[in-house]
Amino acid sequence: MSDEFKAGFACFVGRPNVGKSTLMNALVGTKVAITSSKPQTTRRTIRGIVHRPDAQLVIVDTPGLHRPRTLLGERLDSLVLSTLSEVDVIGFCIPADEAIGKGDKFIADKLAAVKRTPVMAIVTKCDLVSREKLAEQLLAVSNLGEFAEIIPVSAKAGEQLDILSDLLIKRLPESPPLYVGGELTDEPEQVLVAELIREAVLEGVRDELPHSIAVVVEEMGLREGRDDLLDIYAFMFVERPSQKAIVIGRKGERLREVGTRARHQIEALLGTRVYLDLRIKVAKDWQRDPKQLRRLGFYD
Ligand SMILES: Nc1nc2c(ncn2[C@@H]2O[C@H](COP(=O)(O)OP(=O)(O)OP(=O)(O)O)[C@@H](O)[C@H]2O)c(=O)[nH]1
Repeated sequence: MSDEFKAGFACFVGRPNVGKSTLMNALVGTKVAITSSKPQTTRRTIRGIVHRPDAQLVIVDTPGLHRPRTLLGERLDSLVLSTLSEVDVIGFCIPADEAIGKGDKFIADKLAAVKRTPVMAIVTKCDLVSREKLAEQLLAVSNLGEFAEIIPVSAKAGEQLDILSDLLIKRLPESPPLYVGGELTDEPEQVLVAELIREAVLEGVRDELPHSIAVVVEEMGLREGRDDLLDIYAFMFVERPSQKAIVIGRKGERLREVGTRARHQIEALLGTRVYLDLRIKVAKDWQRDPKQLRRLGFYD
């Protein structure tokens, strides 16, 4: 190993839906964080790792930083802020196709308070705008705060991703690799599986449901006597019986579809056949109840 090997942590922040998860997936090259067209689907700090001959970049994905409204919201924000002070570089994601608004300013203010960590502004979704619009957005971003770099990228079109990796890696300290064995993520498989199930649920439901759904994998293991079939027992939590009805659908149709979609995703991730037992439970107002939050994995 040469002396100059670099390794460290980067973290992407930004309003919900600005493309953080998609960008991380594109950099890592494998689907490790879930993405969805609905805001606020990422609740955990999932790490993806970019392995290069000269460096190892560990990317911490965060929930969209936003003004807290519920207890869950507050906890998400404290998670984000504690993450920020522990990383080597922060990527502040701002979409190219939306005017800079209050939400971005709110985050820029928070970032200005994180003194020690360099902040790079990443203008995402460049494929959606013309060159002129992009130039205007870059200028607007430069007026938003003091940034170590401002870089436009498109995760979808694969534009400027290598340059972004280079710039992020430049900010990492010299260090031996932090993860060995070539794994792309250090999230336990059960958490990834639960996230894939939640993604499948979110595909078909109304806009107000995302915040009300949590998924927990209770048990996961190879079926006895088989090395090609994985049994997964999972619970999906909703807040109210009416939401349960929406998720189940007419004659259970939606739930069946969700199960099939999730199963395919899990099979693709783990490379094995999967039997998925997915049940729904109503956990009344779990977002506002500290005990329930802890049970679902959201700690203080
Ligand atoms: N055209 C285009 N769309 C993109 C690009 N990156 C992300 N998107 C879309 O933007 C939406 C949001 O992307 P996500 O990656 O889930 O956003 P996020 O910031 O992680 O969202 P939260 O998890 O809610 O914080 C999805 O519909 C993506 O397909 C891009 O480079 N180009």
